[in-house]
Amino acid sequence: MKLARNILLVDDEAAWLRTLAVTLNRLVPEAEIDTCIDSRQVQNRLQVGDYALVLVDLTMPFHSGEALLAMIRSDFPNTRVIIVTGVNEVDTAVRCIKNGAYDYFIKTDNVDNLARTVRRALEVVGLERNYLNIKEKFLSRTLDNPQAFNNILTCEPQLLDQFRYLEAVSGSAEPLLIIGASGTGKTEFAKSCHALFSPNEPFISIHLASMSSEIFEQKMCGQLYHHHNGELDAVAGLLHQVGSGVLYLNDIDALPLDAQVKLLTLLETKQYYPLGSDTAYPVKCKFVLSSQHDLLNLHQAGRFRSDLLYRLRTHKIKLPTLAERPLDIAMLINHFIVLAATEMKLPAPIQPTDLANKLSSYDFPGNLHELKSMVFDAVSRSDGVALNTSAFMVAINEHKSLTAIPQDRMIFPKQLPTIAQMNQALVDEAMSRTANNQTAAAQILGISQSALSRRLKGG
Ligand SMILES: Nc1ncnc2c1ncn2[C@@H]1O[C@H](COP(=O)(O)OP(=O)(O)OP(=O)(O)O)[C@@H](O)[C@H]1O
Repeated sequence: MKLARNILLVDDEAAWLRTLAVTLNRLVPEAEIDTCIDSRQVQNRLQVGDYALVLVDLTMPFHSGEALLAMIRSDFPNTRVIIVTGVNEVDTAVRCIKNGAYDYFIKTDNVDNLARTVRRALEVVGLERNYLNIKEKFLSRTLDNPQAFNNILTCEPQLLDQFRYLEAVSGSAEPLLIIGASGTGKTEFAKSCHALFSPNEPFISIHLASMSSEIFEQKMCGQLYHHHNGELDAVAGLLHQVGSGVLYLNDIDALPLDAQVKLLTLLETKQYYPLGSDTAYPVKCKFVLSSQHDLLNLHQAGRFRSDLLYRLRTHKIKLPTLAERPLDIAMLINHFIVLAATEMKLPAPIQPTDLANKLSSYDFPGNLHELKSMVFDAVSRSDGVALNTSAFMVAINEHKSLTAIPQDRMIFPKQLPTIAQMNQALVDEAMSRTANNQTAAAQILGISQSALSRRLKGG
């Protein structure tokens, strides 16, 4: 389900209806606005158009706004109503609120207030609809669009659950946050989200690491250049290019704080102004964001804004490392063998049966990037029959020697002991190892027996 956007304006005064439509088009450009001048047609219009919001005048011939409110609340419970009223009808408007209207608006009020209320109402309807949709989809165990996950091979139950979750939330207008170390498949999940959300619209990916706030704004919103001769040049931003597609923002954790404010504003207002222009354009795309780190930790370290953090927590997928999905290793090796052999135009070598098992203790710091390049390297070195495993063995052995704790290295507790405590512990250990033989213990400790004896007496 996409953004809740459709609004029906109902009023018997044609001039007012036109003004209101123009004003809302300008202030809430993401909305799609229709008008209805005859209160008798409202029910039919609601049956054929999926309206999220209806703005009704209170006093009209045939059906009053109050009567329409009652009809809409009972027949179209997922549609919200805002009452539009004259100053002398405020009492009735308040009664309408008690009867389920979302809000009321006095015709002489500031239109900015109306725009804010309309946008909030659209958001509420969108969230309600998404919630119902997500609940329904997540509770069914099957996938509606398994082909959207064709590029993600897995038999790990935790990832299969993430497929169902992604399918359930992919239609939501809220951003999707994907957290995982490098090479855990974040980009593949973002592409699957695109395949589910808007396969015929663009997918655009951009890296945000260390991008200044100015560059971020320019890249996202584009820029209008005013020349001295009055001519204009426009450079389209990503929000324009992506349209209703998916904009994948990589490494949101590395976006500087001042650029984070700009992103938050885009997510909240759902509109943007190209640099050098004062015309607002609607943000229609779905945002998918990736982070290699937990954003709460970054926030605690003062590197991530709390308001953006809360905004991004609505839909979140956390991807496991490759070491946490041992069931997939053999299948992924075969998959990458086929990819490598096709790319290098070589016969596909066969994976040795014990390879995946040997790799199960390796922790793949580079995750799938690493496994993929190992397999590509191995295929290029293979004889066309069996996969050359030397690259894997080198990695496993290097890893062992890096992670092995040298035999003679001391390991200290987190809180270091004092010198006195260390001395005491050494003496106790030497006495224990020598069954309280002071001569032998002194020898181990490299001190004289009398010095040891003094220490034992606490001297
Ligand atoms: N489950 C999977 N099945 C098959 N190939 C996969 C799978 N997951 C990822 N890959 C492949 O592994 C490589 C790394 O995946 P991807 O680029 O999605 O990781 P990432 O988390 O986005 O990495 P980075 O943080 O570096 O951007 C890609 O070549 C991708 O096609």
